[in-house]
Amino acid sequence: MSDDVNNSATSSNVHFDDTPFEDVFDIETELGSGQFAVVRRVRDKKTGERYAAKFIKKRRYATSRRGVTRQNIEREVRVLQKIRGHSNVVELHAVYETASDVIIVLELVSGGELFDHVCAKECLDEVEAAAFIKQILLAVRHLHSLHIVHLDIKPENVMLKQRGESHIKIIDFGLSREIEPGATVKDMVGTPEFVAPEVVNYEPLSPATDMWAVGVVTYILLSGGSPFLGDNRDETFSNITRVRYHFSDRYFKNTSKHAKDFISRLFVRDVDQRATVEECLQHPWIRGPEGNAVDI
Ligand SMILES: COc1cc(-c2ccc3ncc(-c4cccc([C@@H](O)NCCN(C)C)c4)n3n2)ccc1O
Repeated sequence: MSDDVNNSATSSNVHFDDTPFEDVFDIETELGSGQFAVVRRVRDKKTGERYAAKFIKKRRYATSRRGVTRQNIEREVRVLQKIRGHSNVVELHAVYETASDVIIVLELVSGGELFDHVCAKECLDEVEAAAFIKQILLAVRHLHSLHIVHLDIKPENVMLKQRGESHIKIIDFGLSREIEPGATVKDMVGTPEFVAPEVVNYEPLSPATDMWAVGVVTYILLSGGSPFLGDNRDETFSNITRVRYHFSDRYFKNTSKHAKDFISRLFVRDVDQRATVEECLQHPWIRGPEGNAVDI
């Protein structure tokens, strides 16, 4: 294990297991890949337990554009460490490092992406959609209570724990930031059709930035369409900054007033007027017809 691992472990309180990864796990199959990361299913040689291992390619030189910086890797690991213990958030198991990669070992989530579940049905009925959104809100409340903002909430980053079940897990925290109250953080991050006006305008980010994305996910779950998506990135950004969306009769004719009001309370340009996660959890569409309290 290279020396810098020990230094980084002390500098950022990120614990890297010194045992060589290949001594502990067998690599089974690739689950998916992104620009600088590959997710593989792995199996603990001693216990037989299976996990998802995210192999993140380290940036080798400061001037390189390939790989992920140590600062960003350690930020993601710190976030994963802080948010452990919530049933709707993927659980961190361990962290390893090789010469070329940092390997984040996580609980295996095997029910597939919510995105695929929605596509298979084109759109969901309101009861199922509200149940999914409530779980996303419970996960977001957990993050926001720890002053963490996800910044990339979208159906592809929400997975079903098991096939045929409705228990969801938010899995990807690669863009998440720790934002203390009063701190000013500006960054052009996220996926265009899900970002809030403050992201497009390079204005301060906050927990409200996640709430806008929850509104987009809700709109998609209920209609199969994306509220602000344009023919190109500029048109999408223009629709977002002008809060230009509508509930077309084609997709929303049979949608309840509560559901449309829930979405409308999130598509608010002024972050101080946008519904918070607590307000969303208390909204009639989430509490349900009998007014049952949310899961506390
Ligand atoms: C913590 O960061 C991540 C976790 C995971 C993760 C965690 C547990 C887990 N169990 C199964 C899977 C899995 C299964 C199939 C495909 C993928 C992944 O490559 N695509 C997931 C969505 N993508 C847009 C992040 C991941 N995962 N993925 C994926 C990407 C991450 O950036």
